[in-house]
Amino acid sequence: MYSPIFLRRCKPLPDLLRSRGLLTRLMGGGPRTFPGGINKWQWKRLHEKKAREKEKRLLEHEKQLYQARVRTQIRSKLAPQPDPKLSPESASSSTTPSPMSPTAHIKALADRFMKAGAEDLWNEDDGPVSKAANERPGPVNSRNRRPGSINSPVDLRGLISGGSNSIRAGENGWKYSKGRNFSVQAFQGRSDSVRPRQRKFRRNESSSGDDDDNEGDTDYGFFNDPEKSAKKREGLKKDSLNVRDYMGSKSNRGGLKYLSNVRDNEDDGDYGFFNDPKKKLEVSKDSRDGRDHMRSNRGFSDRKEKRFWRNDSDDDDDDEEEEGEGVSVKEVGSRAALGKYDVKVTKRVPLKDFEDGNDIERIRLELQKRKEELNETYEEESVLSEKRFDECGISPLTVKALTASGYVQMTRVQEATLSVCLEGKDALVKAKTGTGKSAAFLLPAIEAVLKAVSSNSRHRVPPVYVLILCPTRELASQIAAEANAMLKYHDGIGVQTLVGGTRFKDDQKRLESNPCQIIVATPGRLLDHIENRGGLSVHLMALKMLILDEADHLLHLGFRKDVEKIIDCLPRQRQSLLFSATIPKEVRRISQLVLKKDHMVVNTVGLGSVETPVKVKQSFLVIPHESHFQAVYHLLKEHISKAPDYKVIVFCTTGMVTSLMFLLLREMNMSVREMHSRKPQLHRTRVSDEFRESKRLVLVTSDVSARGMNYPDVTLVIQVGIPSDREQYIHRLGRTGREGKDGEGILMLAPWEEYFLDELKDLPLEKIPLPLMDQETKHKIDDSMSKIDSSMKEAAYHAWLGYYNSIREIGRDKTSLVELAKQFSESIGLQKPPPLFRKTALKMGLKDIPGIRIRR
Ligand SMILES: Nc1ncnc2c1ncn2[C@@H]1O[C@H](COP(=O)(O)OP(=O)(O)OP(=O)(O)O)[C@@H](O)[C@H]1O
Repeated sequence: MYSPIFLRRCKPLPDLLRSRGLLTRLMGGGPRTFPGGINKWQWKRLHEKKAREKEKRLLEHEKQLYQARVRTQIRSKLAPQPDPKLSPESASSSTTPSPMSPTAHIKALADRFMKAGAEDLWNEDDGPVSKAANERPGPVNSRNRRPGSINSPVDLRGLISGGSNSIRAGENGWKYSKGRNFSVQAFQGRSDSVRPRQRKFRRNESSSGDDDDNEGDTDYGFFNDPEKSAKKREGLKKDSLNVRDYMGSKSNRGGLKYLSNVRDNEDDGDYGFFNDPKKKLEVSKDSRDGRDHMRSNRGFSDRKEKRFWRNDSDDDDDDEEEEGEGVSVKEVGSRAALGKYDVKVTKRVPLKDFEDGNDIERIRLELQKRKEELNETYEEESVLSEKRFDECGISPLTVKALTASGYVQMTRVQEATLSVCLEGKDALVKAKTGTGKSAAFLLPAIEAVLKAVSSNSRHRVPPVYVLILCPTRELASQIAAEANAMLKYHDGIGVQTLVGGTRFKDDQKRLESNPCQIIVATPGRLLDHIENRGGLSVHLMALKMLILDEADHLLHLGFRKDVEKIIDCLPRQRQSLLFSATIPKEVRRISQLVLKKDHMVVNTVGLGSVETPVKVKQSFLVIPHESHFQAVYHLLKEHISKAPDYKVIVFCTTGMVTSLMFLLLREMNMSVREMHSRKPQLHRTRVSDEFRESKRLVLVTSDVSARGMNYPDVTLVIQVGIPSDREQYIHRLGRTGREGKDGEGILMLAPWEEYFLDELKDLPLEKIPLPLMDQETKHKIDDSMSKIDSSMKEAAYHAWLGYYNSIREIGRDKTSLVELAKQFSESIGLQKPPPLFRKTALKMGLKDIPGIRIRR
């Protein structure tokens, strides 16, 4: 072991140790390589790839089952009606429920997708619906449930009635909510509550190591392998027991209440729902409208009959049927069997009517309809909870500071996360934009520091206890400012930011002269400090808590490598918290590398609720590129005339296009500021502060302002051109309608960009008609554009081309993209598209594309 004195004297030692893999071990980490010499991230990706392949296989299998079902339906239509003169025995078989009608089938699928926790089954973010088309059709069934659905056997509709119990209160848009509609789910690894016979599978399962967790999301290969199948079913059951229902009921009011006894749930089997007499009532009601296949066990009491219907049974299946109470849903799933309708003599009917994709469309519509029904319930969704900060066991000095800042009541996300975080659990938290996530992670962070400080442990260097990572410099400053406000009455606890755009040496001086316990940093600069002998690694050795704000962004492409490296240098014995308003599935998977296995998932975006603030009016406008500048001007003028205290953000695709838009609007005498990554940090900070404080101002910006920035009372957000993805659209839009207030968002697309609307089809966007733009304004715009320096326009052209060329989903071949870029260049007044450097053209894959000019 290395003595602390030795470590202090030897400054570059951490790098030396790290290079030999010793630092990680000193900090509690294990080996950093995996079989084959790959690192853990590569290892993880390898397994992700395997899981994807498995998923593909399963989908294929499900497709086959679906087709089998369709054939069954066709045969059932063609089958002869039961003869009343038949013997009683044969007559009884005629009471066996008939196979589902296509409509019932669609309803069943929609039901399945609307189950709590089933968002993983068919998330709109997860890609084209054709995937969902391959879902194994049929009712909910412990066998055909995909793992994503396992977490919530709870019937959503039953829960909502309690969850919508909200009342209006307070000013400026905040409302109190009595009901809760957020969910807290635990990922607790193995449950002890399995029966001995089932344990044999569990042992196998655990032997496969870490990757099992991942399989929970993606391994659907169990249809092919009986043993795996049994294992998987067991896993499903186990996981379903871990759900902690946190949806609002009257008994939940005034405090968090989990269904803490997991075994209680177990008694219900996978479907606690069926044991509730009220729900049983619903069962019979539903069965009248054709959904009996989901909920009724009518016709399945006879063992013989079961066998008759099943074609894929095995012994284990029988065991599970006996375990279940009330309904046996499994047999229903086996209706893919042909049963008595398997009369091969019957002429087959063409399948095209069933397979032309109409079914998918109908499923989508049904799903949409139900979501809308749910949204109506959530309409009165509130941001504030009833709980006050002084009731939640945090330091009185923090409460005092919060009160001084005007925070008395907690927001729902704060209420939902605080107890989880104070318990020391890792958590993945999703809550809508502007709902107070920053305070939700800062409060436990401060508590962690207070606890660590009071533990009196001696450190040879001032320790950093909390590290907060976020994607932009302005956001880091904003979080640090909020933390400082909360620490107002805590003497001796400091916060520092480490962000790019400042001198590295200055950072070091600050760290030395003002030791701090909390660091808020952007990944690049933090990594510089860790890698460039900044000595920060040693300070981080005592780290207690890691927080990733905008976690999905930080774990996505641009940042991921840096974040991985940073995490590798942190002690493993820490609490990790991930926060964002959007958590796509792939991020959820990768998040498991940061989070412990038994982490909690807190989601305050009500199930079935839209991911955007309900009070923000969203619309889109389709207009050719050449009119975009004029249309923006027009929309701004119109908005200003309606909202005298306007505060507008205009998002552009890139920094240079932002600059161009800014210059143009300035030429048109608008009160406007610009903000993007090409501006010096001093300018960015000044503009950010100014915009935060002001009214009657337009901020033209790139995505540097898209996430986390809290500019109060923004009245309108305009997005010009497609955002990089759906998540970015949500975050940009989220700059308005914060804290439950009203807001408005307009997305402006060129006709060929309309495809992007598909990504947003579950959001309430309305099309607005083309504005009536007069010739006089057009001349003014052209005139102003002609005054802008052509070097700026050339840079904007290059940036435009680079941006759209980088979006893979764009579905355009390079030649037509270059043609569109040409149109853009004309719209900004360039005679011809400016040339590209050969190297750039090569890098962009555009070198030999017609229309691309290469610089000599
Ligand atoms: N308990 C509270 N009471 C009153 N105001 C609050 C409370 N919590 C947060 N706020 C205010 O709500 C606003 C939004 O908070 P915050 O910036 O943390 O939202 P967010 O959820 O992190 O948004 P984003 O997803 O955009 O990052 C801020 O102005 C903050 O001061």
